[in-house]
Amino acid sequence: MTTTIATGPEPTRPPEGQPGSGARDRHPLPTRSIFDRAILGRAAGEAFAKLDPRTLARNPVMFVVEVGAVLTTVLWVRDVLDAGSEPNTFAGLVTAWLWFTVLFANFAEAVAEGRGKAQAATLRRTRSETMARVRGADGTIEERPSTALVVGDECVVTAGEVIPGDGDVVEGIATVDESAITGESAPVIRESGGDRSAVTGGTRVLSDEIVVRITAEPGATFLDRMIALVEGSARQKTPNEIALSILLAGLTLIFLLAIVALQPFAIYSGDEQTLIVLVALLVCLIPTTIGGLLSAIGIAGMDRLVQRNVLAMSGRAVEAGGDCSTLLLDKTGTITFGNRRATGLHPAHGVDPARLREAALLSSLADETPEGRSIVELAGDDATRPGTTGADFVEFSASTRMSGIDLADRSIRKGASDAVARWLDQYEQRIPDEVVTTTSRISDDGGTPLVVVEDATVLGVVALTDVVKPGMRERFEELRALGIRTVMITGDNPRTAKAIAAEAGVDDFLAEATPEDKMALIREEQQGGNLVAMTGDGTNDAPALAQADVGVAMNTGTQAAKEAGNMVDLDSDPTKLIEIVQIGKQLLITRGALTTFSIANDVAKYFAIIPAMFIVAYPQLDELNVMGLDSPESAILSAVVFNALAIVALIPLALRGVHLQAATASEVLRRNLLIYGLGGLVTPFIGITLIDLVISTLGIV
Ligand SMILES: Nc1ncnc2c1ncn2[C@@H]1O[C@H](COP(=O)(O)OP(=O)(O)OP(=O)(O)O)[C@@H](O)[C@H]1O
Ligand SMILES: [K+]
Ligand SMILES: [Mg+2]
Repeated sequence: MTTTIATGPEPTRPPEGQPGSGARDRHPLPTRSIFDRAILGRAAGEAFAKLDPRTLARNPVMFVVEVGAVLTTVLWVRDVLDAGSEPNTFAGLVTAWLWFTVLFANFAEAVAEGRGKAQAATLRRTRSETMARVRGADGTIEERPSTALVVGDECVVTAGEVIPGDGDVVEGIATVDESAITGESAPVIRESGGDRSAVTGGTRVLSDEIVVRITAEPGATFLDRMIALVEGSARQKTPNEIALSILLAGLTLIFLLAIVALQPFAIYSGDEQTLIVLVALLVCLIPTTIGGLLSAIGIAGMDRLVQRNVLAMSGRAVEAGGDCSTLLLDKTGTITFGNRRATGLHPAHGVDPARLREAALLSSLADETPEGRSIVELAGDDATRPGTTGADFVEFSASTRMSGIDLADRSIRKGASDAVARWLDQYEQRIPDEVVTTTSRISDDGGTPLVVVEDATVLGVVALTDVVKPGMRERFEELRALGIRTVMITGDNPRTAKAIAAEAGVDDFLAEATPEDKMALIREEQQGGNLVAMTGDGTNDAPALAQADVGVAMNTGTQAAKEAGNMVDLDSDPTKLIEIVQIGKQLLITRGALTTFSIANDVAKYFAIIPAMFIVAYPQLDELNVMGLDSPESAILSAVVFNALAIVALIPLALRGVHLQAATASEVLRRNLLIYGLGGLVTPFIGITLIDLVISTLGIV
């Protein structure tokens, strides 16, 4: 029988990491509709600024349209200045609509960027300069502006003060108000030693005092990165986007050559075409719809993630999110709150409870992990604190899974059962069965047992408890419905892992995993052709977060984890992957749908315009003039107008994304080909006929 000789305080639950829906209501940044009036107004101005050919050259399709517009403008102006000829309305209108085409595309991009730019402005105001109190090697304090801090500086921050820069807490524990970054107003606990040591510059210490070792140069802090990110200045094209851009540029080149080759043929048939008509024809045939909306689609996807409090450092990761099939999650601090605390001491048979208490205390005196400190709190009684002069402390590491102390006459260790069993091997001893029963009982309740051993003698068990974040089960079910398998990976023992896995409702778990095991598991999944997502918070998760296709670090985690991943979830909600997957899928499908539509559209326009152009030379072509367009000029003008309006009409779809239904990839593909392919073929016929009707009725050209 084992008896519990002490019960520690109930684990206090830090307020961070509440999963679920709250994200949108407590966003740090003023959220507005993507089609907010102010944003639209500013975007209209920016559409003109974006006409700068140096910016536009990055988009080959739109660049060609701009060059065409410049050309027709020159021709038209020359015509107007030439007193001898009539002002050419047709040329003027075509020219105007070519400019509109470019402006509409620029406008779409500017609207997509709008919300982020507004939010970046808000964040900039948060980034205030503070005075930092830097502690020297001799303990003296020197005041220095936060902008003059260097990596490695140790700053003392007391209640009420703003943390001067990003860093890790190296001493102390404090509550911190991180609402400037996360929008969550309840304070969070930050402490040295564990996976909750990272602090962000610009947040405020509410209680106590901590020493922060600076890890980021001023100008390269989390807040700076966040600003660059929401503003889109750090945005790079993803491999998919680059591939699509190359395809679009190729199509543009092919049509350019086709149009150039058309003229000799036209001259031969006695129907030489004007340069204006050739430019108009070219613009109608090249994929202007997707060319104009492509970057807006990507920017809007990133923006949708920001609205859900996820900062994606790479667009590639956002796309991978749409295709990932496995999610690996760390246990402590990710699925659970991560403040594992000692709640009980269970002496082994025949061991004096006071002896276990002393050993537990001794082995934790220099253990700076939250677990270690909670043991000191539980077992500590200053009156009985034994002397430790000349002792060697053994720090906890994720690979040894043990910590302890080497005294002159004896060595004490505490750690995971399997680690302690290995320790006992050197004495050819085993953990007694009744102690194994105790550890099993603790584990089966989801607690973490630490076995305490003095040389060859097992003294008993320390029980650590942690709390599973609420709402996990339902959210993991949603992930399952999306076809994503969830696997919990933990350094903890299999029994604890099993209990927590069952409570949280994950599909599978891997226990006693070292950081290398976590990474190896990801590699293995990736070799099977799967895209893998990983969520974690600890420094020991960093290699795995870096290896994963989508690495989501909890904002509560360490700097190392946040730097290794390619996304940070400000809400520290491990199930946020649901939103990440949906937004990724939506991005991929939206881009596919609009590409299909755009190309189908161009094919249809080809049939609309070519007959109209050559009707004079070949009257029999009139039979091909299925739309019965009024005149060659009105046909061509109508096509140009339709081409420009198609971009405007599709801006809402590009920015909001297509409606997402739970469906298999092939169903989605089939539906897209049907709606956007057929739609793309049919709408030009209807649209151009209607515009032609208006133009001819009004007698414009
Ligand atoms: N301070 C400590 N001293 C001794 N042993 C510890 C200490 N903290 C944890 N352990 C043991 O080491 C194991 C691994 O802990 P660690 O925090 O590295 O797990 P992990 O790999 O991050 O997994 P997870 O966070 O999912 O639980 C724990 O399950 C526990 O048995
Ligand atoms: K086009
Ligand atoms: Mg961990």
